[in-house]
Amino acid sequence: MHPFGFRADTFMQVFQIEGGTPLEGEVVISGAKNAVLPLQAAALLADGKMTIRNVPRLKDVATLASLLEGMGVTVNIDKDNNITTDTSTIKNQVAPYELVRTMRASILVLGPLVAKYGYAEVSLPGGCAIGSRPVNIHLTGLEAMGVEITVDEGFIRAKADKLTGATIVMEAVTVTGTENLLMAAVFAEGTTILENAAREPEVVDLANCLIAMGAKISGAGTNTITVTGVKKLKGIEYSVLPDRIETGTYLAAAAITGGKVRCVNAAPETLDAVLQKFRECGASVEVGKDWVELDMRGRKLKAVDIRTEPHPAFPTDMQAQFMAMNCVSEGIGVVVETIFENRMMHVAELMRMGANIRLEGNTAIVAGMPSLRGAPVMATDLRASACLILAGLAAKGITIVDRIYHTDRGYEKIEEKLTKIGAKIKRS
Ligand SMILES: CC(=O)N[C@H]1[C@@H](OP(=O)(O)OP(=O)(O)OC[C@H]2O[C@@H](n3ccc(=O)[nH]c3=O)[C@H](O)[C@@H]2O)O[C@H](CO)[C@@H](O)[C@@H]1O
Ligand SMILES: C=C(OP(=O)(O)O)C(=O)O
Repeated sequence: MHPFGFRADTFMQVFQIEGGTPLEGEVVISGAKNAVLPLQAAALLADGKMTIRNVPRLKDVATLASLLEGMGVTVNIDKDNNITTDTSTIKNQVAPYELVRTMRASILVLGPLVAKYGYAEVSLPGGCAIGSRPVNIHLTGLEAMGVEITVDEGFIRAKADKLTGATIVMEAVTVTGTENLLMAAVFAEGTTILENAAREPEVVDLANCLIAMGAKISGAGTNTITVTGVKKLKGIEYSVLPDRIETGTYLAAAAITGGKVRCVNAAPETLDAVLQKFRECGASVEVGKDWVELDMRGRKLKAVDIRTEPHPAFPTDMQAQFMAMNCVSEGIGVVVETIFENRMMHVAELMRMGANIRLEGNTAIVAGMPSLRGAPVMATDLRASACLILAGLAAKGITIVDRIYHTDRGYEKIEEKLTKIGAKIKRS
């Protein structure tokens, strides 16, 4: 049985959605997928036990837990969404292909393993549906800290007697690259400066956790992060940042159906660019300390232009959801994807539902229509699946979304949360 109870036949499952109901109510936001995964990897750096709270019940979290267990690490997931990790039982530092290929973020164990144990063997993640996604910046950064890297038979082998602080200018902004190098740098002798660092809230969350474990880090959230090496880190209790992409997706569900949804346990300060776009779409958006509410009742959606960029600009992980909204908006919206070279696979599926989209490379020109029509569609990746669910919620008739194992990677109990706010959605 899967640690979070995912059924073995998940590859066969579909969502059946009957569209047309305005969604209204409250959604409790889970911990962020992209924050919890680096925290699980950071637990490898701790002496003793580490407890992570507010953990989302996601397939990716379970995959990383299995990866750690395969190394001999003791991992306990309790019913209150806490994960406790004990590294004292670790036996090897190997991340095998079978797990890494199902989740690219497995690469996050590379930095911590080589920094703490002097050795790591991690399968090369390879590409995925949204792009080729190389890890060259992770590897050159580690080499700059004195790690010997070889790539052979599909595996990255990393070795180091000790890591040495270095100034590393990352040639592109990379989120997991920044996280990997940050985790390696905590044990590097002297000072490491990470230039052109990613500024995503999940990087800041990781840095805050490492600082609480005893690391010396400044500048997280800016493009220069400075790390002064320490000898050891202690295990602590740490609560995961709320998921900004999950929040944005439920707000999009309110917007696209003409409803009103309040997301609670959220972190609105991580969503500035997204909330600004919702307002540009014509939505009323209100924000509190840990909640955000979007009201679209009696308003008309307006198409918006989107250009994805690293944080604090508009996130690529919300591009597909806004594409769905543009399909049923007034006017024309131009969506430009600049982060991943192949993140437009949902366009063809939206067109099967009657959307009017012209795709030119990584630019989609979307002419809004009064409505979409339900159809069988196939999810190609996590956010494409969210896009198609949103389109189905707004469409006339029935939509069947296939390959929803992508959805389970990143949305905890999505059908329960949507049903609670009035959606007609069933998993079968
Ligand atoms: C688990 C996690 O946090 N995933 C997020 C993370 O992915 P991830 O960290 O994999 O994405 P990156 O920020 O690394 O990728 C950004 C761009 O840099 C390129 N690149 C990256 C590394 C490298 O060594 N060489 C290189 O060329 C990638 O191919 C891509 O074109 O950030 C993405 C961009 O915000 C998000 O969409 C993902 O949800
Ligand atoms: C692309 C994503 O995730 P990952 O990097 O885990 O594939 C995402 O969360 O949209």
